[in-house]
Formats: sequence, structure tokens, C-alpha cells
Amino acid sequence: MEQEKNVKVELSMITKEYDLYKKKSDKIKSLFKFSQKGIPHFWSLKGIDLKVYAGEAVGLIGINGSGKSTLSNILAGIIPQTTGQMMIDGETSIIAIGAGLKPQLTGIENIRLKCLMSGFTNEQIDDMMDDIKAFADLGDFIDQPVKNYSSGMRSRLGFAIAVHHDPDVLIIDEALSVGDDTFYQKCVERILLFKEQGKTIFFVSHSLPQIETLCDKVAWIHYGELREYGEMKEVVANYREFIKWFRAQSAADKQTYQDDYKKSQREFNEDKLREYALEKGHTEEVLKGPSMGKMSALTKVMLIAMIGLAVFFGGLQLSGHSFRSVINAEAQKHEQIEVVKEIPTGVPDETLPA
Ligand SMILES: Nc1ncnc2c1ncn2[C@@H]1O[C@H](COP(=O)(O)OP(=O)(O)OP(=O)(O)O)[C@@H](O)[C@H]1O
Repeated sequence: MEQEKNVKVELSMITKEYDLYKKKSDKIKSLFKFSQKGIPHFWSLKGIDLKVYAGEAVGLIGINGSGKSTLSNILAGIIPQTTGQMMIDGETSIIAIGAGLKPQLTGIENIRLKCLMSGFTNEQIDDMMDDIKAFADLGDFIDQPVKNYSSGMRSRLGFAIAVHHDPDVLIIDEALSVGDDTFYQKCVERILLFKEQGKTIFFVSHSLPQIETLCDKVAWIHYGELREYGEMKEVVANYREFIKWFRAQSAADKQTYQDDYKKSQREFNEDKLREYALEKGHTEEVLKGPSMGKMSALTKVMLIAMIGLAVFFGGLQLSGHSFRSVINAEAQKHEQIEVVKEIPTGVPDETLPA
């Protein structure tokens, strides 16, 4: 029975909204504006619900730009969702081509860096190093900077590091599409072993045969929406039908279809999201996001006040009088006995009387 299974990942109304600034300076200017009016928005994800159990491998499919990588990056904690709730039971690790690898560092240095960042000690890394090197099977290239690697070699290194981290949730974003057959087989075996161990796998791929080999369930993302989620065979069959239908359309009709969906992603907003959430039986609570999504008006007021104070004190300093000396001059002028001693300007002022 499904209820008895262990829920590993639960997403409720996950959205990702991007502000489409024309210039970098517009982004800075927006920090000082209280209204977001006039800034075009784009909702890459429009409220994704997903419940995944231990030991399941879930394929994420969809046409280009549908939101697969956005979702996998949110799952991996690389980017925050704008709104929505995400529960992940355990550690996640993502393998995407080159993700998280430092191009200037060698393969060995990248292994050490990523392992240290994940909390392993140098001794533990020494113990794991030979296994990781063997899995990556890069020969002498392991001592070369990663910037000299092909995409397949980067994928090998990323895969080797990630599987040795032994994550509870493994996210593979197109990383298998660039490897050769031998490496692909090795990864497939490892992924199947992970499944047996009750780990959860998200697998992003345009290759339906790969999805069919590895996945139990499939989430079909379509222009930011979860169009279908269910048993692999059924969803893949429906997706194939859609692709066939889409390819049969004229160039003009394809364009209109895409334009309409993109328009709806630009015109999506909080009201529509609320309506959609309630329709799906969620409460308002679920619409909250991680607080880092957007700056609130209060945060903006505080930021502007702090910048104002910095400019004010900086101005006093620049004009040759520190804030402290101005206060003391004022105090002496009014024959006050108290000497202001400790107003922290951060800059020592030798001109002050002791
Ligand atoms: N930083 C960003 N700013 C604005 N829009 C973005 C940003 N990142 C992604 N997008 C948009 O979000 C949508 C989803 O992108 P995403 O990369 O998740 O799609 P995808 O399904 O992984 O595509 P592909 O199959 O081509 O890799 C796209 O329309 C993309 O243009």
C-alpha cells in the first residue's frame, strides 16, 4: 500500500519566477523600488506538486525550456524556489554536466574540494580517492585542469564524485547523455543499485530509451506545469503521442503554440497561483516560500536607511570631521561635562581629547 511507503520527497506548489531585467543596472535599481511594476516576469515553474517514495526513480521529461533543470536545481538546493513547500528526507547530490566543478582545478583537486565541502575529512577522502578515480576512469587526465576535459569527461568525474557521496536523493540532469556506452552501463548499474538500497533518483533526460531503462515513474513538465505524473510506461506513451502531434504541425502553428504558452508564463501572477492552489485543494499556507525569494518592503526600507546612514557618516568623515568629533564639539559648545568616548565610527580619531 502506497501510504505505508516512505515519502522521500514532497513538493507542494513549487514555483520559480524570474525577473527579466533588460540590463544589470535595472536589477540594482529594482532594489530601491517598492513596486515590481514595469519589470517583466517569467514563471519557469507554475506550481509543481510531487510525492516521491524511497526506492523510486523518477524521470523528468519535457520539451526544451519546459522547466526540468529549474526543478532539478531546486531539488538539489542550488537555487531556491520562489514559493511552495519542499520536503526532502536526507541528503541530495546532483550530477549535471560540469555542475559544481572548478575548471581551473585538476580532477583530483575537484574531488578533494567537493568531498571537503560535503563534510568529509582528509583521511576519509584519502580512503575514497582510489575508488572515485577508478569509477571516473580518466587515466592521466585526472591530474589535468577540468577546463581541458570534454563534456563526457566532466560527466564521468561528476558522476564518480556524486555516487561516492552516497546521497539519499540523487539527481542526474542530462549527465548520462554525454558519456560513452561503457560508462553509461557502469552508471546504469550504480543507479539500479541505489534504487535497491531504497534511494530516490531524479533523472532528467531527452532520451526516452534511457528513461524507460531507469525510471519507474515519470513527471512530464510542460511550460512550467506538471502535465502528467504517473507510471513510466503510460506517461512516456502519452509524451510520444504529443511529440508526434507537435511534429506534424506547420511551422506557424508550432510557433503559435509555443508563443501562447510562453505568454501564459509571463502573465502568470500571485492571484492566478492562489486560485490554482485552492483548485488543487491546498491551503494558503503552502504558498509561502523560502524568505530569500524576494525582498519585502520592510527589508528595502531598512536597506535604504542603512545606505543613508553609511553615506551620512561617510560624508562627515570625508569632510574632515568624524562623527565623534562633531558630537564632542557640540557637547563642549553647550558646556556639557560628559565627553562622548565610545561612539563606534570604526575609524580612530587622534584629534579627540582623552
Ligand atoms: N535565470 C533565468 N532567468 C530567466 N529565465 C530563465 C532563467 N533560467 C531559466 N529560465 C527560463 O526558464 C525556462 C525553463 O528552463 P529550464 O532550463 O529549466 O528548461 P529545461 O526543461 O531544462 O530545458 P532543456 O531541455 O532545454 O534543458 C526556460 O524558458 C528558460 O528560458
